[in-house]
Amino acid sequence: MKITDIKIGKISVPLRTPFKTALRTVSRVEDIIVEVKTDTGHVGYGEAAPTGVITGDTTGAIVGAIKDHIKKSLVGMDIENFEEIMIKLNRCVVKNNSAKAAVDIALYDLYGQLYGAPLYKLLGGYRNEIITDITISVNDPDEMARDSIDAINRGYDVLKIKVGKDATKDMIRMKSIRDAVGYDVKLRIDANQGWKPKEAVKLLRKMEDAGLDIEFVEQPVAANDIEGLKFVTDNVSIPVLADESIFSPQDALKVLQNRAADFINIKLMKTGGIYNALKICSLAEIYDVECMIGCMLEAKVSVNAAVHLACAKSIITKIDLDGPVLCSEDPVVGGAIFNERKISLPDSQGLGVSAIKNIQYL
Ligand SMILES: C[C@H](N)C(=O)N[C@H](CCC(=O)O)C(=O)O
Ligand SMILES: [Mg+2]
Repeated sequence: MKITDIKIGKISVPLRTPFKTALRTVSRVEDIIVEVKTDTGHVGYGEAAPTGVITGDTTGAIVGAIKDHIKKSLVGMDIENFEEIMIKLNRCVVKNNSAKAAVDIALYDLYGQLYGAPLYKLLGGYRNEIITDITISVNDPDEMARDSIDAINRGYDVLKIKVGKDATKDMIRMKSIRDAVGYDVKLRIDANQGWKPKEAVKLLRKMEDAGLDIEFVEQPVAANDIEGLKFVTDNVSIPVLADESIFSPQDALKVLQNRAADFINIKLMKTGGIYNALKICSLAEIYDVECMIGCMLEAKVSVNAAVHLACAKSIITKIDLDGPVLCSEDPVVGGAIFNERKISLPDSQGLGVSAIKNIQYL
């Protein structure tokens, strides 16, 4: 099964409501799609999310990296030589992790097709169903409380609340959400780097004292402030999850060695795909640190790949794969079945995607 071409396109999928974090506001998923073609007629599908404020990867940069570097390096290679392909993909250009993720996902899709098995089974096959949380955008406290009730009415029992825009208001936000939803619902919070270390400790202690029962806090401080992250981890009881601080396996090792966080959030757009995500899983296993699998604002092609990884690995115990359920349409035929919080995998080969609707080829 030799790679003959890599085609690039775009999809534009509307969100049910605008997605708002401390870093950005978005109303559509505008992602890059790749189709890796082979001489046997098999096609591998992948997706990249241009999340410039987090990864530095813009639409133009993703397209350029694939056209100018990745495609030239991979065309002609045989999927049977998978390790060699992965080494080439990771070395042909530095950084550009979202572009690499899109192609890595498509290549793993082909790998599964080559051996006639669903990818999650080839990677470990731990389970075939997972439960995701859903994200509540950062807004005024009353609106967030209403959105939380709506999410519960859709069947969600774990809410990931976006905070980090203003510490004083964040306390009011969390109080009004906890008052509205009661104590049967798990609340995790994501500050998306919005606080300073001392401010984070002060606020999180207040949340502890107020009995808000926060499951964990995600990325309280700036991505590159590992000392600040450790300061928060060491000084509050609420567990801390590192997101933007960890892209590569090397980043993960640094956080693990310094005990700078309690958990790791793995996202394929940060790691450059499944190949490096598996290395982070192995490191986390060695340090006995559980992982969350997350996503950017992504449609079902790349989130489907993350579902396969999550179903393969037992070290992934927390799931934030709500990209597709935040969208009002699903452009993907096949792949994981999203029934609100319940995500299940059919036994189709590879990643199981048979087509993607409304691709605008570039
Ligand atoms: C969509 C997912 N639940 C999420 O919240 N991801 C964010 C980043 C999303 C983005 O800005 O595209 C995160 O975990 O920080
Ligand atoms: Mg996050």
